[in-house]
Amino acid sequence: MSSTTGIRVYSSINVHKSLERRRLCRVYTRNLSFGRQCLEKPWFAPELAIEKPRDSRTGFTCRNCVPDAEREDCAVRRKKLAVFVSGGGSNFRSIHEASVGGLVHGDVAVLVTDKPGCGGAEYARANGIPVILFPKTKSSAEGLSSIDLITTLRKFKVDFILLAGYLKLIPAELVQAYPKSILNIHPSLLPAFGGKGFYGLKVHRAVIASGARYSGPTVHFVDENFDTGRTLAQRVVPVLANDTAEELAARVLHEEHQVYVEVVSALCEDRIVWREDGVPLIRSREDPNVYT
Ligand SMILES: Nc1nc2c(c(=O)[nH]1)N[C@@H](CN(C=O)c1ccc(C(=O)N[C@@H](CCC(=O)O)C(=O)O)cc1)CN2
Ligand SMILES: NCC(=O)N[C@@H]1O[C@H](COP(=O)([O-])[O-])[C@@H](O)[C@H]1O
Repeated sequence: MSSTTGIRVYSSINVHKSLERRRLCRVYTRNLSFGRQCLEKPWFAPELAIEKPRDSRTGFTCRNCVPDAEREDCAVRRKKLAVFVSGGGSNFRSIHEASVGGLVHGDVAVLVTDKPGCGGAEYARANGIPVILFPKTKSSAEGLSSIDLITTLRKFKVDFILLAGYLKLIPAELVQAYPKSILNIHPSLLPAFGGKGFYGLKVHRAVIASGARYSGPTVHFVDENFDTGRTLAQRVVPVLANDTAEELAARVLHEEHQVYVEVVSALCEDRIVWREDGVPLIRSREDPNVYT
């Protein structure tokens, strides 16, 4: 009970079993001083967080598992995001719009770029999102060093880093500072057509030249090398016989906007789980027994 306001708040966490082991954590908050009725807030609580760090049935581990003794009310905390861009920023805009619109349970706390005049940076400024220049370059004294960037991201309490058309290699110290917490979107079906030199239209030209009949975006976790991190999600589009690189790029980009928002939504709702062999999966919001 809160002693300062006289409001009796008790959160009884009742775990209900239903729909084949589906678990909902219901947090009841009763505000007696204003006579309000019980506010029922059905929160999805990562089922693994209630039971134990590892589900014996699936073997999956939820990255955010917290023993229920530490978890006070099962609410999923709203996450803070840092987005890295180098260009137009359409993926960044999609994520920001999804955040403002309620599809993503998180906020873009800061925009990081190596190109301060790019479209993504302009959009951030127009929407009141702080812009940070990284990395420090020979020509500009403004950019941050890796250590200063990590310090700044900690000050913004950033939970996850999202690369969205960022063209510089993320240094190992940043990767290590944010384990299993940095995502990138790449415009091909990795591991094909990825790695150093594969960015922007160069990717789509290589796909067309290869004769591949399908392409599409890959969302993956970031490790120390270009495009070698664990794949989390992909979408497929056809490559047409007379496609130009620009036409294929536009078709892939449309899918990028969808899949990145879906993935970031899952990330912010603690619905990313890791299979025992190290493959990350997304747990369905509708049915916690379904993983993709
Ligand atoms: N540590 C990591 N850093 C980055 C990754 C990653 O997977 N791990 N992904 C890239 C994004 N990307 C592909 O998705 C990518 C971007 C850029 C390049 C590339 O060859 N860049 C050129 C420089 C281009 C420029 O500055 O204009 C290069 O390094 O020579 C490849 C892949 C983001 N960072
Ligand atoms: N290898 C990295 C790479 O090529 N990334 C690609 O850059 C574009 C950025 O567009 P956006 O700035 O409009 O989001 C996107 O197509 C993204 O997949």
